[in-house]
This record gives sequence, C-alpha cells and structure tokens, in this order.
Amino acid sequence: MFAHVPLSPSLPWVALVLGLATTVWLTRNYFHNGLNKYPGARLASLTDWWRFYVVWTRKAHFRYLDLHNQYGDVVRLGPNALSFSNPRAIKEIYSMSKKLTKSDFYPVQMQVSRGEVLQSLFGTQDEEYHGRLRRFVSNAFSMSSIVRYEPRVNETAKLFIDKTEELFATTGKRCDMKLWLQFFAFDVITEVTYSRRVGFVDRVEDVDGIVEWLDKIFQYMAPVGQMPFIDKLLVKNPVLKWLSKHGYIDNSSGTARFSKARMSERLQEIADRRAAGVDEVYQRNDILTMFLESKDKDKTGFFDDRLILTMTTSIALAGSDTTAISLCATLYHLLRNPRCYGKLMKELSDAIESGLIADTEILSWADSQKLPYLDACIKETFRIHPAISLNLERVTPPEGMYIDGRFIPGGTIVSCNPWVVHRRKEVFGEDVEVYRPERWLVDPTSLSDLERLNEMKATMLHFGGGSRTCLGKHIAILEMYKLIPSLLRKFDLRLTTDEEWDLENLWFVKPRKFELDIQLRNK
Ligand code: HEM
Repeated sequence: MFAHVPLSPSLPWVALVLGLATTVWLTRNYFHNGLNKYPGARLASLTDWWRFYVVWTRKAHFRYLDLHNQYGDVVRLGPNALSFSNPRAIKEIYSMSKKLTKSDFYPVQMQVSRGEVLQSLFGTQDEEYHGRLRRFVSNAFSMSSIVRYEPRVNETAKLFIDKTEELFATTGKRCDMKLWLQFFAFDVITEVTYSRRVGFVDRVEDVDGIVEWLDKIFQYMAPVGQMPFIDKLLVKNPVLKWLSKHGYIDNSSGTARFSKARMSERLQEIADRRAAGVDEVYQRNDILTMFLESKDKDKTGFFDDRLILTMTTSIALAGSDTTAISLCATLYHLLRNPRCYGKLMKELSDAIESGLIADTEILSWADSQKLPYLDACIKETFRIHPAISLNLERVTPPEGMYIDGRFIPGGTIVSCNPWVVHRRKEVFGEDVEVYRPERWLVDPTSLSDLERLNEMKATMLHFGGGSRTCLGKHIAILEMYKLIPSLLRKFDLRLTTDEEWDLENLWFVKPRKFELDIQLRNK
C-alpha cells in the first residue's frame, strides 16, 4: 500500500534543484567582488577546490610561476584570492604601516594541546595580540642574544662534523643529507631553547618521532589551509577538543607534546639548581630562561605558562625544517655549480692563509662575516630556493586598498609567493633560473650598483615581511654561516646523481631525496 505514497521529491527534481544551486554558487564565486576581471585558471575563479588540488599535487610554486609568466602581475588563485608578483605589491601587502591581517590559512597551522588550540605568534589573526606577544619574546631572538648562544651552536656543529666523519666519511656510507641536516637543526634549536641538546645527532635518531610527525602534519596543513573550514571538521573539531580537554582522548599535536616534555625537563633542572643556590633565570642562558624572565617581569599576567608553551611549540614547528632545507639548498646549488664551489673554497683558504679568519674547525660568526662570497652564496640560495613557497596570504582591510595601482575590495585575500617574486627579471637579471652568487656582489662606489642591490634586497621574501617577518631568522642565519664553511673545509662532498632534485611543496619546499657521498678532504 505504501508504494503509491511519494516519500520524497523525485530524483530529477532533486538533481535540478542541486544543479541550479550549484550554478548560482559558481556564478556568485566567479563574479565575487568584481575579481572576474583578473586572469588565471578558469577553475580557480569558480572554487577553492582548484587551489586545494594544486597544493595537494605538491608543485604549487611551479604552477603559480607558470601562471604569472602567462598572465602577468596579478593572477586569480581562488574566488576571493589574488596573487601579485610585482615587487611594488610586496611593499604594499607586507608594509609595517598598512596592517593587513593574516588569512584563514594560518590558524590551520595552530597546534593543539589537550584540546586547547595554542594561539601562536605565527598563526594568530589578531594583530593586537600578535604585537603584544611579539614584544614579550623578541628580545630572546635578537642578534645580540643569538650571538650569546653561539658557543652552544659550536658544540652541536662540532659534534655534527665528528659524527659525519665517523658515520659517512670513514665508512663510505651514503648520507641522507636531508634527514641528517634536520637532526642538526633540531639539536641546535633545542640547545638554544633549553640549554640541552635532545640528542638527534648523538643518537642518530628521530627523537620522539618528531621529524616524521612534522612530515605528516604538513601533508594535512598545506592543502587544508586552502579550504580552512575542513580543519574545523577534523583536527579542530569541537567534539574532539572537548573529549581531549576532559581526558577521554589526547589530540595534542606532536610538537606540543615534544615541547612540553623538553620544558618540564628544563624547568626541573632550573628548580634543582635554584634549590642549590644558583638562579639561572636572570642569567639569560637560553630562550626558555629569557621567556621566564619576561614572565617574571610581566605584572599584567599576560605572558603566562600557556604562552610560553605556545612559543616553544612554535619554535619546534618552524625552526628545524626551514633551516635544514636552506642548508641542503646551499650545498645542492654549490655542488651543481663547481665554479661557485671552487670560488668559495678559494675564498676560505685565502682568508685562512692571510690570517683574515682563524683556522678553527668551526668558523666563528664574526669570521663568517668577513667572507663576501660566502654571503653571496647564501643570499643566492635564499633567492633561488626560498624554503617557504606557498603564497603568504593577507586580507585587505574592510575599506579596501590600492595594491600595485589597482583598487582591491575589502576582505580579499592578497598575497605574494616568494618562489615567484624571487624570479623577477627586471630586479634580478635575465638569468633568474641560474645560481649566480655574483649578482649580490656589487661595486660599493657605484650608485647604480647600490640601487640594484637595494632593489634585490627589498624583493626578497624568504623570511616574509613587515610585522610578521620571521622571528627566528638570526638563529637560522647563524647556523648557516657557521656550518656551511665548516663542512666544506673538512669534507669533499659529491652528489650521487647528475639529475636535478625533485622538489615537493607542502608550505616548505623540500627535496624528495638529497643524498651525498662524503670523504675527508686532502688539505
Ligand atoms: C632559513 C630558515 C627559516 C626560514 C626560511 C623561515 C621563513 C619564515 C617566513 C617566510 C615566515 C613568515 C611567514 C608568513 O608571513 O606567512 C616566518 C615566520 C616565523 N618564523 Fe621563520 N624561518 C626560518 C627559521 C626559523 C626559525 C629557526 C624559527 C624559530 C626559532 C622561526 C620561527 C618563526 C616564527 C615564530 C614566525 C612567525 C612570526 C610572526 O608572525 O610574528 N623561523 N619564517
């Protein structure tokens, strides 16, 4: 008897309604805020799923570069997203004074600890909160503080060199440099944060599986960041957060767990020393003690233990991959360009012979600053291989603003991609795809050379820009300027293949594989 009762509209009607709704949605997306006047891939103007797909392929930096080469300075990357490549746009989007906020891409990278989302310096969209937090922590990352940490970096660099000799140079075993340098960068970062090397290099081990965890999490965060609502259904799902907060499950991020463990070890050590009459907090030995000092001095209660954990978690998330990639890229480009490799080696040996720099196994920071060709090689690495190369997204203020001479409505996602802007021919020269450190060496008496140099510097986005520029850049630079020459002086490094390396972009642009043959150098 129920066979004749219509329980639901017939299928064709459902299909028609769905079809109409989809058409309306796609049309609205296409014409959104008049952005249809900007060129780009047709699908990009209809849905963010296009961007999700491009990022998911892990080749977004190449795709976006092709699109800018094809369409020019402004390319539409989504219904509400524009990518700019003219250096003028960098100054406008990342200017200190204009205060554009970060897009919804960033909170996806916020880590979770026991159900609580850690509102990080990197991920926050609240500019006031950001400014306040950054004021509390920036002292610990200033160049003068970093140079105080130098002896710690020396210790880890020395161990790294010794272990490289023992494990690879004397055995002839091939070195997975990508992983090995990440172990180094992780040990340095824990050394300068907690006065204690966790032991990645000592034990030749991925401690707590954190490197593997980081690899996995970016496979999630990079594509999901293109469609951030997905994060609220998955990792930041309110039910999961509630369950974790009340102890039924633990959805804490690997980096939060790692940092919590390191912090409690170090805090216990500080307490033990205090009981023995030594107060380390005001000795400013490491980043954590600098944070504790800031907390002590803060009478408002803002900079509390939770924020300290948030900061140490950010350091674990941001401080190793980026530096290891930049170290790998420097070695890779030098090895593929024997002319530059030879020139750098000559600069080093001449400087030692002439007494310009000391003949020490680990170069001091001060000595590394006397080597202009080394400086040029590292700058050229940052240009040709910026470690972060998805677009650095910002949102225009409600009243809209002019970018590169065009009025962009309020609430639009606007951005530049470091990989793209570092290849502007009018700034860097016609040979942008060539690794040529000499472009950074200018005649200091030539005004036009100095102007060109300034223009190149202003177009570099490898550490981001404006108020959200990289907090840890001095640590990374210190590591690179010390380790690269120290490694090259001790070892002969060889690529194991003539083929170009295969790069994957999941926010960080990493080689899929980077192996080297290593031998002791005949001096
Ligand atoms: C060569 C190595 C590094 C590179 C290429 C790099 C790159 C960047 C870039 C491009 C940004 C800006 C992202 C944006 O605006 O969307 C950034 C921000 C940041 N980086 Fe780095 N980074 C490096 C090393 C480090 C290290 C060693 C640390 C920590 C010790 C660190 C901590 C941070 C933090 C906390 C932020 C957020 C700053 C803020 O929003 O105020 N980075 N980094």
